[in-house]
Amino acid sequence: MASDSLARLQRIVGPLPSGFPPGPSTDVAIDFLRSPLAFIDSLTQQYGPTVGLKLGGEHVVLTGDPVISRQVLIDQATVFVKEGTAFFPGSSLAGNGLLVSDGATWQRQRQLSNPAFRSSAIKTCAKAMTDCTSALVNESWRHSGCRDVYADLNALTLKITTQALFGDDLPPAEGVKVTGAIQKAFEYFAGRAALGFIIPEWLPTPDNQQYSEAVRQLDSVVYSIIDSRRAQLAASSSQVSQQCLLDQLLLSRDDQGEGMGRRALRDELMTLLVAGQETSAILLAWACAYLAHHPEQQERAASEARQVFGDELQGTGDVSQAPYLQAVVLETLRLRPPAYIVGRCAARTVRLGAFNLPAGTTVLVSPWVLHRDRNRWQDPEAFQPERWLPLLETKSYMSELSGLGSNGAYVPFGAGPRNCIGTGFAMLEAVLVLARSLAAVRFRTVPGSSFPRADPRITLRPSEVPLLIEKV
Ligand code: HEM
Repeated sequence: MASDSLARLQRIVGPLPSGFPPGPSTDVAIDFLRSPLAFIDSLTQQYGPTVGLKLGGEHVVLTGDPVISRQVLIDQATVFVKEGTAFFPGSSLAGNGLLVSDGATWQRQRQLSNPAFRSSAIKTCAKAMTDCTSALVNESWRHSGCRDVYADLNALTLKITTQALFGDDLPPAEGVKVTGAIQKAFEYFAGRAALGFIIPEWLPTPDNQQYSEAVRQLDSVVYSIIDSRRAQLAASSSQVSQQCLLDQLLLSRDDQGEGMGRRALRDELMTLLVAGQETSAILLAWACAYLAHHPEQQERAASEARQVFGDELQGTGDVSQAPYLQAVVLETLRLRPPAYIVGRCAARTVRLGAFNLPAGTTVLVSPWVLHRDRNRWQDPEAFQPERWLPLLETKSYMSELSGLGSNGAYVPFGAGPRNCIGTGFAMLEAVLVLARSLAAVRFRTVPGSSFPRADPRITLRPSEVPLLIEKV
């Protein structure tokens, strides 16, 4: 974050600013942290879709209003910026990467990163997606039995993301080092995530010190991969076969012909790991849970997977012929959006709908609320992949994921200039992992169990997803 902007954007504390949205008069930080989803639901039921809150002494706005959300994310994106928003816990891990940077730094990094996420580039990751899933179904899911599917999918998406970023030709020792260091850093990151708003990262608590050590180890592995890859690219002829995202980032150039520096590259790689691995595991785990609880829909998805891809799905990057699997993914993202809140900060005093917000106001847009808006969704609490099919007949899923969707209330990947750069990657990965899994197994509920509980932190993760794996 640029220091001039930090000085400019103040937290809004003290008396309630005039023209602020209505909401509870007391500080609700504890209620919010204790049970975010139930609390968000009860707030919006009581005060409407846009609520003024006091969180840890700061006045912030929470909104699930489609029109206001659009204003924040798209129409007034230059006013509602990322700088100054709620402090991002884990900043030493993600550094100044795309997710948290803003202004000229963000713009340049986004421009340099975009080519790596074009659909032609992403298709080259399809093989890693299907190969890693084949390994899961042939090893951990080889026998029928009960598994925590969320844990398995976390390991799977870590493997896929690491291969997509660094290639599948890392020497085995390096691969083990990367995965080990990432797992360790993530463990602390997740553990302290909920407390991150309260205990800053620079306080020398034992937990923070262990976390810093894990990040330091990860840094040393990642820097050594960057350096050796850069040297390899420099030594090879002009025709390099670009296979991994790191190669694409290393070769990308801005308008002045300049590439990313070593630190910026490190920050982007970490950001892609942080932003892309866990969110995808969460999406897939919820999708498996929904399919287990809806056997008819599961059979329909499995039969489409068999028809379109056969049993092996060797490296295909084309999922356009699998509308039902796409619909399962879109519907899961509607009901359980991994990013259930996204934050912005008003860079200046601004009018938002009927309200006036002082400069520095944090605004939290909630996909969780938007995706349940009774005026925009029929039977919003029901899992109905079929609702997407008429739309997918005429449009690609990617067009539905730009903007706020065709009904103006669908933002699982955000919207506007700061939308998710990994949307195409995540969608391809989700469809291919589900298709490859359903070619080999069915997900069944454990007798007597109920639908997995959400354990929302920064993301809307499940606590665990125990399911019976049944070989087909
Ligand atoms: C199901 C999976 C995913 C979900 C639900 C998701 C969701 C989101 C959302 C909502 C945002 C916008 C945040 C905001 O407006 O503040 C975002 C941004 C971002 N995502 Fe994702 N994401 C997913 C997967 C991925 C993957 C696979 C990658 C990369 C490999 C990725 C990389 C990023 C990055 C770098 C940003 C910041 C973009 C920018 O500000 O320029 N995400 N993601």
